[in-house]
Amino acid sequence: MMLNGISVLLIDDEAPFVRSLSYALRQQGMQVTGVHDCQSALDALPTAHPDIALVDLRMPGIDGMGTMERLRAHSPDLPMIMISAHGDTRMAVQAVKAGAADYLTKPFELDELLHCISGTLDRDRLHSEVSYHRQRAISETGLIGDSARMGQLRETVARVAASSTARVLLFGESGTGKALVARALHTQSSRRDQAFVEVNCAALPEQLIEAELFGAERGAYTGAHQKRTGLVTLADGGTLFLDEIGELPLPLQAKLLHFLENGTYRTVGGTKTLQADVRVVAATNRDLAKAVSAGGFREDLFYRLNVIQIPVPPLRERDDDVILLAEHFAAHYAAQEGVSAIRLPDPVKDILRSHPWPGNVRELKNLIERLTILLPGRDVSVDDLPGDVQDALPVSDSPASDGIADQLERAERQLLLDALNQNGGHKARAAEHLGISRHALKRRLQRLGL
Ligand SMILES: Nc1ncnc2c1ncn2[C@@H]1O[C@H](COP(=O)(O)OP(=O)(O)OP(=O)(O)O)[C@@H](O)[C@H]1O
Repeated sequence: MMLNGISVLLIDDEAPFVRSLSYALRQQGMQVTGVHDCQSALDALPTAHPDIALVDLRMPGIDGMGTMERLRAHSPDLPMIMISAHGDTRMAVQAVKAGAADYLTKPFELDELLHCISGTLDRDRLHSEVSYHRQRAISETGLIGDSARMGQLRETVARVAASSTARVLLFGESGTGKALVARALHTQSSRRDQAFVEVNCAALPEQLIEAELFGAERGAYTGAHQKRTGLVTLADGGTLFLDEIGELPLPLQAKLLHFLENGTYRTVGGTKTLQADVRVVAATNRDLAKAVSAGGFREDLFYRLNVIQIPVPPLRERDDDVILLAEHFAAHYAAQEGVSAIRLPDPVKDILRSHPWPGNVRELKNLIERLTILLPGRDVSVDDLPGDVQDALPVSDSPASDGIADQLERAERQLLLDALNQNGGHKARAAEHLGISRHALKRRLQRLGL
């Protein structure tokens, strides 16, 4: 397990310990947020996006156990390692029983800690997909756009949100904003004060998705080291958003249907029948009716989910929203990176308007993020855009056909930009992805003037 780039939240009331351990972990390429009490840890969650928390057991005020409980309420999937002092082993064992992934006793060697972190994250790797999706749901709200199509969408959302029980099926291409619409349906409904829980049905294998949705008893399957609370339970009173519902394996479709019909379910390995009141909003980028005729999706479930259909239009059908969104993202990423916003001169705007955006808003958002990192505060030129976006240039404006060297350079530029894009602008990860050293990546970026 690579620890490079992992985000660690370290909570310990002893400032020198936090300082020295933060330093040591940063040396290993990790991002560390060090805080001294429970409240600061909770405050740090939305910005630090930790992959793991290291929690000191003995702290004045809210102690390690209390801190773990509160962190769990905010980030149910955040794995935690408890740090205990010599003599506190019993308490540490209690903490593990209460859900901590592991514990270490002070003083410990750095290697021991690294081993412990990588073991925990390895076990948690599959679940992290889900926590990523949850995080995304928390950090993003608000639908931008004033095209006619967006106006209609907003009106529909307002009307449908008024009924807090009717099931909704959102359909539209990938990246069009279905998750945002689902969230808007929740925040505009009477369920707004309860949880909005998002699960990507394509992210996990069948057995884990059942445990993720309905919960699992300790030891119910290999790797179930602790009792898992299901997302359905967490969403009780609120909204459960099932993204990519078309990917839900057939046996689970039957279990979901049972839940939709009766409002009851069982945990994996459990015997009790449990109840939850949730509004289900599902989304798909596949033609579900076709999947039904092909036998990949249950017809009865399709009708149960499909009470109200809301189409989410592709970006290319939203007039000038593309410019509005580009400028919004430019301001957003400039603020996030602490740099000046990129500027989009008219020829670039023309291209943005004519590109068909197969990846929709997500593609545009990633492009603007990447440009902000590469060209902070600068005018973007047509050449800075990836090849497929440049291809949207009206034919009469296209430059004379390139020689092989230019074409190779373009291909290289595209590869580098794609790798950076897929790795959130993180150079070390992009280099690893490309199979070259960080130094080689830097040299290439410089040579291409990126
Ligand atoms: N109208 C919008 N205003 C602002 N941001 C938007 C808008 N639409 C989409 N986004 C952003 O674009 C990204 C993709 O949107 P989202 O995840 O909701 O798409 P999706 O349709 O659910 O995609 P998928 O089908 O791949 O899950 C998100 O970061 C989202 O915040």
